[in-house]
Amino acid sequence: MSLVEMINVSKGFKGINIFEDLNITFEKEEIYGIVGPNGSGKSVLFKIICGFIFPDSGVIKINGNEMNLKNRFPTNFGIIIDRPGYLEDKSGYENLEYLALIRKKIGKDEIKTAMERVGLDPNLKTKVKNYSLGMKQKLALCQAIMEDQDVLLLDEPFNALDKSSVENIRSLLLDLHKQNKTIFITSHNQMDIDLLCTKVYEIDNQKLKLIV
Ligand SMILES: Nc1ncnc2c1ncn2[C@@H]1O[C@H](COP(=O)(O)OP(=O)(O)OP(=O)(O)O)[C@@H](O)[C@H]1O
Repeated sequence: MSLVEMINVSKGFKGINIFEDLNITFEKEEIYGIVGPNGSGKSVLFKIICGFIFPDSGVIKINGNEMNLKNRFPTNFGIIIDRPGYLEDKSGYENLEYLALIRKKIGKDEIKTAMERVGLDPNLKTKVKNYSLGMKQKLALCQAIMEDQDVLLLDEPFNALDKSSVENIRSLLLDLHKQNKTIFITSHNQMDIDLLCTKVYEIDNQKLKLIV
């Protein structure tokens, strides 16, 4: 069964179409790259897939189940879209601990392990308001992966990361792919796309065109 099916999906804002009659399926266990110019609709696509916004028309199915108001947010998705809201006066660890309470799936050890995997020190007491941009990006990555999510929707996951952090996160994503995760990434860096993605779609004329 396909992971994501988008059937005749259209979405626009204020009369401007972003997607028109999009028909596409995404399968499990791929690393999908979504590319396209600024404003072409990459983030909007991710927001539709994870139920943050609804299309104007069309149907989205996740693992065969149609999304609707009652069945909206797919479980087991790890997501980075826009900058997540944090409790600015708490440390990174405290923020993740708070987020982990929502699903109660993981405890302290898993949070600490995930922080180390993305290159954050779990014992660091620095408040998130004093984090650098790169540290905030690692925190966002951490919340996306820490519950062993099956599907990752990562909008610009390499933003603000230094060279060695980029390499670390690339190898983390390749490891997760080996563990049968499905990953969607957007990036304006062609090297990230070339090194990681098993399939690449470009947003072209309100549709997705397979280019690799
Ligand atoms: N909530 C909204 N209200 C109005 N317009 C929106 C909204 N969300 C997105 N848009 C518009 O939809 C278009 C696509 O936006 P989106 O953020 O998906 O682009 P993108 O491809 O991710 O761009 P970038 O490469 O700059 O990140 C843009 O023109 C944007 O202004």
